Amino acid sequence: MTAPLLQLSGLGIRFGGLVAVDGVDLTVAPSTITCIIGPNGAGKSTLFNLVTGIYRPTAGSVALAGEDITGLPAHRIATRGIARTFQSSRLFEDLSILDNVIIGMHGRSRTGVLTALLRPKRSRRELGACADQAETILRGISEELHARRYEPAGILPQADRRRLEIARALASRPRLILLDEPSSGMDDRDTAALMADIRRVMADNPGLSFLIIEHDMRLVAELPDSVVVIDYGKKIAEGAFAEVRQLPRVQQAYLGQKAVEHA
Ligand SMILES: Nc1ncnc2c1ncn2[C@@H]1O[C@H](COP(=O)(O)OP(=O)(O)OP(=O)(O)O)[C@@H](O)[C@H]1O
Repeated sequence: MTAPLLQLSGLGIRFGGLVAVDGVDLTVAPSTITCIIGPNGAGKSTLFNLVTGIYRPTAGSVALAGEDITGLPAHRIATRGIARTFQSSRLFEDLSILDNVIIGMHGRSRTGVLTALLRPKRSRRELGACADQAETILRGISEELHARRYEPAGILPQADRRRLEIARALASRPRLILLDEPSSGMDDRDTAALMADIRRVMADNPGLSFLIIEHDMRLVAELPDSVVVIDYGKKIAEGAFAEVRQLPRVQQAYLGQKAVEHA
């Protein structure tokens, strides 16, 4: 049997007295989309921070394609094949759209400052190859973004920023991409386009999987192969959205949130 792409076993972290993520087991197979849902403050972003090495877990383990990556620093986890986007946009606003994608390749590039100084020809060659690959990635995501590749990223509307962030994540040639609320701030049309983008990227990159934190229930109902529900740091349900949403403990978690919002 082949190892799962991502396997979390009893994963947890404690901040002082608060257990933000509490013994989460989760398996992600290759070529799949998993959505993580749950009320505000449930621990979803913290879970991403544990998987990507921003935080060191205080319990449990993270394995990528059968290799233990628990506690590795974020840059090493990124080079092993996990890329992510954040809730708030983290583009380099003044750099061109194309340069923002090229930056996503830095973990793979062998050209450092020393190489650039001592072997300028080699570093120019490598940069040229990076630009070519970045163009291909951009075109794969959106012909329109590709056509505008020399314009600064800062002028892009929200939906294109998200697209560019996914292109930048793809540039590191990941096996798994984590998206943190990719549809936030989008209308129905943009959300539908985002889902189409993700499906196209998966078709173009066999084996690639997505783990997506999402609040937009239209996306959660349509896009993923499976849904994981987190509440108070614990996994409380997992499965197809149509089934998971019927579970009393899931409805209770969301009702609890509504009660807090209306208080
Ligand atoms: N560095 C930290 N130090 C202390 N507490 C933290 C830290 N990071 C997160 N927490 C706490 O952990 C809990 C989970 O937060 P987290 O941001 O992971 O929730 P979330 O499910 O992503 O919420 P949202 O949907 O609002 O983004 C919260 O109570 C939060 O205050």
